[in-house]
Amino acid sequence: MLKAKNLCWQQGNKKILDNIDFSLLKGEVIGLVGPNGSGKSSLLKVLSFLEKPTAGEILFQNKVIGSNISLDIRRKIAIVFQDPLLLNTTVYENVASGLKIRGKSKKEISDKVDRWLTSFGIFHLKNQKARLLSGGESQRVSLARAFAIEPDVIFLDEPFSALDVPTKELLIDDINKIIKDTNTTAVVVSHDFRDIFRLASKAMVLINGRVEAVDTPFNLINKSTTAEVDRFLIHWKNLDF
Ligand SMILES: Nc1ncnc2c1ncn2[C@@H]1O[C@H](COP(=O)(O)OP(=O)(O)OP(=O)(O)O)[C@@H](O)[C@H]1O
Repeated sequence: MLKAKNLCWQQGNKKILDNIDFSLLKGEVIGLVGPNGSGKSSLLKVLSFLEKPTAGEILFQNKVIGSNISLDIRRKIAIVFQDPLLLNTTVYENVASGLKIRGKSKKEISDKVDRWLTSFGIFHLKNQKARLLSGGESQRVSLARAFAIEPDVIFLDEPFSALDVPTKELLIDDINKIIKDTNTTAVVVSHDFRDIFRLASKAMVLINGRVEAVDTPFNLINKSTTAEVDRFLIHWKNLDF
């Protein structure tokens, strides 16, 4: 689905992403972890074509993506950030917005919005003003908006980090079910390795802009890799999963 070869991203003299090889299969969920400033958000931005790589190549659905990214490709990708970034209108209009841009019919928009509001457990908030929602409800709207366009790849950049633990736990349960039911292809960034354990089949450890390890979350916790990776994961290695 999505592949990157020798991907580099530099800003001024600073090498932020350094020779990254990345591969995401259809229906796969990859967790991206690493210390603060290791380049996780930057990698999502480059992989989702929000930033252009300074070197290397990205292939999307087996086609090399050049510097002119078509609207058609951009529209196959959705991103959810830590901050839900909702429009100052109703929940319905927020979830409908991506479908409207894509020229879907009124009936299709209405059916899809209802379906995704239901999946995310927020149908009762349909006519509520988005600015009156709690943090957890807002993030559910943001996720419903992203899933409603049925993207080929969805990038989740720390979507849970502003939520309290019970709110986050319930949301992860729902996302897990939705991802499995819809065979969603996703990359998820989280500071909490337990989130990665629950959501992803594979995890990638980024340190100083380099991929230091790729394995199942189970193996990363239970096996030793490099000293740097082990040091980063030590806290999680001492917990019971
Ligand atoms: N547009 C930019 N220009 C210059 N430097 C940048 C830019 N974007 C990111 N950086 C730098 O690149 C490095 C990686 O940042 P990035 O936000 O990708 O890390 P991260 O792993 O997502 O961090 P965190 O876990 O704290 O969110 C940081 O040192 C950051 O300051």
